[in-house]
Amino acid sequence: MALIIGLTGSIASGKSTVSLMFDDYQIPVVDADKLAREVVRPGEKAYEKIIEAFGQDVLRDNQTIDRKKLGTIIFADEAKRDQLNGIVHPAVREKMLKQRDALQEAGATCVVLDIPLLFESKLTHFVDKTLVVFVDEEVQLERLMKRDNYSEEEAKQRIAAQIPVKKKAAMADAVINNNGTKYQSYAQLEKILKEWNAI
Ligand SMILES: CC(C)(COP(=O)(O)OP(=O)(O)OC[C@H]1O[C@@H](n2cnc3c(N)ncnc32)[C@H](O)[C@@H]1O)[C@@H](O)C(=O)NCCC(=O)NCCS
Ligand SMILES: Nc1ncnc2c1ncn2[C@@H]1O[C@H](COP(=O)(O)OP(=O)(O)OP(=O)(O)O)[C@@H](O)[C@H]1O
Repeated sequence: MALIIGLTGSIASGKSTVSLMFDDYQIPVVDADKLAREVVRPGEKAYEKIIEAFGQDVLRDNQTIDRKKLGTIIFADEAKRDQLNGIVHPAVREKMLKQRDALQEAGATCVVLDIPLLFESKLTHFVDKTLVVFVDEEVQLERLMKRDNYSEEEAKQRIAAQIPVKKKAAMADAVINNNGTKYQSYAQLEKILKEWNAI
């Protein structure tokens, strides 16, 4: 049986940055954010349901979902966020488990599931170990505003839509403190993977 690691954190804490590091150990990563983009492509069931729920206004001229517009709507309104989650999450979960099982069948001894909402959606039973990428809130806010060009208000709204990363760190099997350099995070990851006999 493969070791299944649930990689999580909070928005802009550095999950994608850390998830790239698994490449160096040939450990495959299943990326929930990527799957969430795939399942809302035109023609997919979730795409039709989003239009039914949110209207044609959330479409761009080329008929794809306007992610910025949809984000502005759902991060300002918890009920709308729950509605979108109810449409997108089941499809993401199905794809994620299929990929996890296929990787195991192909002989992977360790598989990472990169799931931003691992704790919020109570999906820890999908994984053997939980790994949280932690940053202080000031660093998180600064990196988020810089990466996505959000105003302070927009960034704070997005941070508030998730369990605070400090709380997630307290629930995790292991934590990477990503306040420092990427290299320092890399060294922490290597130590954890050795402790878990994953490398
Ligand atoms: C609202 C959407 C269209 C915004 O798209 P956008 O391209 O701007 O952001 P992206 O998808 O890259 O998400 C960035 C980050 O936002 C956070 N986030 C996204 N959706 C949510 C949510 N429903 N609740 C809390 N945080 C969220 C995550 O930390 C994620 O890593 C998109 O995030 C979405 O469809 N969200 C619902 C599906 C979802 O929960 N995805 C995240 C994990 S499966
Ligand atoms: N140790 C670090 N030092 C400096 N910048 C960093 C570090 N780690 C990540 N960053 C930067 O911070 C931003 C957020 O990181 P990243 O995109 O990896 O976060 P994430 O948790 O995957 O975000 P999301 O939840 O939105 O998917 C990016 O611009 C990234 O380049």
